[in-house]
Amino acid sequence: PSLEVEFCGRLYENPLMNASGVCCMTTDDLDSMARSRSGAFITKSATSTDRAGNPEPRYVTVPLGSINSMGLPNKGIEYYLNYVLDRQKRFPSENPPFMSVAGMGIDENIKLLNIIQDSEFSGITELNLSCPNVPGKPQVAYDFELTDRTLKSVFQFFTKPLGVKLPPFFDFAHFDDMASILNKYPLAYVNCINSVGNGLYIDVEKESVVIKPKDGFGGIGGEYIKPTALANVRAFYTRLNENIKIIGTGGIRTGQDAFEHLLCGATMLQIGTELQNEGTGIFERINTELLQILEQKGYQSIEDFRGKLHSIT
Ligand SMILES: CC(C)(C)CCc1c(C(=O)O)[nH]c(=O)[nH]c1=O
Repeated sequence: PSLEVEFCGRLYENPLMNASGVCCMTTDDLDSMARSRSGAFITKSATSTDRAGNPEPRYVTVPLGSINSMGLPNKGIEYYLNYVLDRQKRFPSENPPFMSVAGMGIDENIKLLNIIQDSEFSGITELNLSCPNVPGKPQVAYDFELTDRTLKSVFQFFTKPLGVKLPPFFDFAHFDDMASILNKYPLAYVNCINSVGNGLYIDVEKESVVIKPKDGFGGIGGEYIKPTALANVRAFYTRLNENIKIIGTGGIRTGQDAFEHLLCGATMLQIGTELQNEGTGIFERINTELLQILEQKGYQSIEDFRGKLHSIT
């Protein structure tokens, strides 16, 4: 069997890639992703200028996953754009890396996407809609009217392949409302999910939180969030028109986890927490485990089962 997938008109040797934020802050990180057995890779969400982000400790690995409040540290969009354009020139036959952007508001998102639109970048762009809004209002993706306005503005000028990174939703009315907004736009994909927001992890011995920012509140990743990630992948897969693909992110630690996301309808798969724990060798391991599952089940390709999760009749 083969793990080859077609995504946005390009062929990838396998569906695995890093989640934006992990193993993608520096050119060394990105080069290690390029050397790995991942099928693709993506930059850290970029802002207009470089950002130091929040004070440390700001990312902590915990037994069942991770908690983070990084605060969008990144080298700025020119740094990442230079990297991906250089790779495009040096390896013209390869798929370019994905570019991720996260403006601190709708105006910066428009500015960042105009920079990409006006560049030679021929790859796929991911717009992080978990980006913060004005203080006191929820993140963009939890403000449906603002999401609609943002996408309407973006598609006035952006003609390259664009996906959006979404936080988890938990209510069918929200799945329905968000899907009806997203279906209005020529999106290449939706990436479900970002970390589960504002969790709290406690060190009982110290009777303390474990990260410094926000009194210890941070995004949760890892095993904790797989059921929520799978549900969001399935909910959008069954609601969005078939031109909008799904990237599944959240709780992928084994070939089986990868298989579950594909069964729910994902086309590409992103790994964050477990990549942070294990390093880029994880891509070889999960590709091997996933291939074993296809062999055991007699599947020749992912197409044979993608999205074919059974309900109980
Ligand atoms: C949470 C934001 C800082 C608004 C965006 C960047 C981001 C971060 C981060 O940089 O803190 N962490 C995540 O788990 N997901 C994200 O999307």
